[in-house]
Amino acid sequence: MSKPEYSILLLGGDGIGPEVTAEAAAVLDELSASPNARATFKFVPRAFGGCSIDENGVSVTDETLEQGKSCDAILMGAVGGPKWDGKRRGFEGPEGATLRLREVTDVYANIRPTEYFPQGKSPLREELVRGTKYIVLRENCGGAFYGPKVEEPDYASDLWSYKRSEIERIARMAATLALSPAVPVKKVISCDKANVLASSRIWRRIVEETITKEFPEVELVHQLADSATTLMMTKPSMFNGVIVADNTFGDILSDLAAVIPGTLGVLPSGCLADLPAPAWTPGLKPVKGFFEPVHGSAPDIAGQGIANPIGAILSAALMLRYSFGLFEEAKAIEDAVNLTLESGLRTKDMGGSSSTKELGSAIRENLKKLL
Ligand SMILES: NC(=O)c1ccc[n+]([C@@H]2O[C@H](COP(=O)([O-])OP(=O)(O)OC[C@H]3O[C@@H](n4cnc5c(N)ncnc54)[C@H](O)[C@@H]3O)[C@@H](O)[C@H]2O)c1
Ligand SMILES: CC(C)[C@H](C(=O)O)[C@@H](O)C(=O)O
Ligand SMILES: [Mg+2]
Repeated sequence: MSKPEYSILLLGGDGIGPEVTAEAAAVLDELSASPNARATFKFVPRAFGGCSIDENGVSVTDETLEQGKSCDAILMGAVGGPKWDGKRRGFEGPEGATLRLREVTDVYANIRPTEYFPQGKSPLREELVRGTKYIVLRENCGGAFYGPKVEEPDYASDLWSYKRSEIERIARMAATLALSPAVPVKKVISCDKANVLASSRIWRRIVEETITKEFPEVELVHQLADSATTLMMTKPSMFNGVIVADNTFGDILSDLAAVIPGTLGVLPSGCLADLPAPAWTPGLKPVKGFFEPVHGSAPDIAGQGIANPIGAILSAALMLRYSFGLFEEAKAIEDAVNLTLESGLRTKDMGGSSSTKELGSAIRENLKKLL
């Protein structure tokens, strides 16, 4: 059987977005060019976010949304920046492009892994953080982000609601990931505010029902989201496994997880529309996924060529693993990143002086040796 050519909607976005996605796309090109390639990748680039407002008058065109639905996967940098702040917000602003594309592709499960590594720059004491490795799984298509909004000069509201089917599917995803080799412990830590919010009480009840009934081998614990933040900093390894949280809490907890490696610049993220693809077999049907680093457009360092490309490159690795079932290739990218860091190269956020391009090119050189 001939190898598949996967089409990737490539959305550089704003600020450092295009700088880091260029490096992630170059890594995928390197894989395509390898004689051992089991798949190749072709890119469909489009303006997205603030740059699309400038170019097209809207943060995402209908045509780009259609491309998002028809392509095999989406690779995005980040959107937004001071140029557009205050002019248009919510679904009309640059960030709205991300929200709308997530919604139309129904990528409900946002997988945001974090781990401690000695070459990082964690502000936490080594003996505290050593061995920490978990995934923050954020519900990505519901809750306060998507509820009806009222926005008036003197009053505003966001409806924060969840229904059974939305909670069941994210609970199944959490348990599935807890059973995967991506985490060291078969444990799900569900974070909510069931002491206060009705939407958290239904969350807790249905997470409990679904996981205990369908995944008895997975340990499930519930943790209030506010105290979870303290514990994530004081006892980080107790979260080894999968933290599952709704859209709002998951957004916040996944940025907090950047403290483990010490910089947002290395954290990848992938949003899936279904349970992960099984290991690659010829003819495998890809799982639709939207891959983007956790970080934003970092206007403070945009255009300087110093952004850390690792979060974007590792997001491409997540794409290979979870959308395409290309486990070995995903691991090769992760190994190439580790080898590069071990050689001492670092961008400024990790205490080094390498440029985005230098780091990206060193990662590709190491990858070539592993393919
Ligand atoms: N996925 C997205 O599109 C996305 C995600 C988050 C924020 N945003 C948007 O990005 C803009 C800026 O948001 P913010 O400042 O709150 O968060 P941010 O993640 O852009 O930046 C926070 C800090 O982390 C640093 N940082 C982030 N990524 C880095 C990288 N790859 N290398 C080195 N340092 C890095 C920045 O320099 C900054 O000091 C806002 O408009 C926000 O809405 C977009
Ligand atoms: C930019 C914004 C829409 C986005 C979110 O809140 O989902 C970002 O913060 C993220 O974490 O991906
Ligand atoms: Mg966020």
